[in-house]
Amino acid sequence: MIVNSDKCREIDHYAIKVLEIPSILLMENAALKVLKHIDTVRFSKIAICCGPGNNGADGLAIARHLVNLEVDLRVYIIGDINEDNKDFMTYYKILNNLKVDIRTIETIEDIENFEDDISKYELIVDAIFGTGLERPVKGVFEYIIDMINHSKRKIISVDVPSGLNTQNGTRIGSVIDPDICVTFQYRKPGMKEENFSNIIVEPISLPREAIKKILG
Ligand SMILES: NC(=O)C1=CN([C@@H]2O[C@H](COP(=O)(O)OP(=O)(O)OC[C@H]3O[C@@H](n4cnc5c(N)ncnc54)[C@H](O)[C@@H]3O)[C@@H](O)[C@H]2O)[C@H](O)CC1
Ligand SMILES: [K+]
Repeated sequence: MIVNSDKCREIDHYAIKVLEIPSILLMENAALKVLKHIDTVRFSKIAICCGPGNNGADGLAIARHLVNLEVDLRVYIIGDINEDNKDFMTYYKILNNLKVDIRTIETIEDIENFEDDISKYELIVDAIFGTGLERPVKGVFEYIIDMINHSKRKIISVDVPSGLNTQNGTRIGSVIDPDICVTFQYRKPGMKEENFSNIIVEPISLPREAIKKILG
């Protein structure tokens, strides 16, 4: 089953607003399903790159779990922190309270050392954009995605390879080229079985009732 961004949003909205499933519960499920595919013995130096939305919040949720393991962890937050995103802010506060190494990247100047810095990590978690991408990435996001792709590090994408347009499956501009992508609940446009063997579909406890209601 392939579900586009609009339908993903409608299913999310129904599950959260009508069935009253807390969004942070889905995020925790999402984080645990990505962690299932991260071997922290093999990869003990991990950099998580988070965007400004819920895909980024999933990245922060993953960080919250990794903090309890023997992992050299750094979190990059790219773009302006949106204080209205309550789930994002919940995780952001927890990670600050746990004194996690968090770097914010807002301007071109901020990325001066990024390429060097990420070369010290073994695994990069791509939590920059998910199904909320609305236009081809530009500016800081474009530079970061290109640097990650050129870093020769192992890359795991959260839900969507950042930059892929999951409304219509187009790949205009820079798109993360991950070793694996753990996508939630269903494949999105641009993730057709035949050309993406590195996509792993993981349920995150979205109720069938919500999926049936929206997809029929
Ligand atoms: N049911 C589920 O599958 C769940 C999915 N979750 C995660 O939520 C994301 C979707 O989150 P959303 O906030 O809608 O958008 P993104 O995080 O993908 O995008 C961030 C934000 O960025 C802005 N934006 C869009 N395009 C651009 C651009 N080209 N340049 C700069 N900024 C851009 C826009 O404002 C977006 O809102 C989904 O992928 C999952 O990872 C939930 O966490 C759990 C349930
Ligand atoms: K992503």
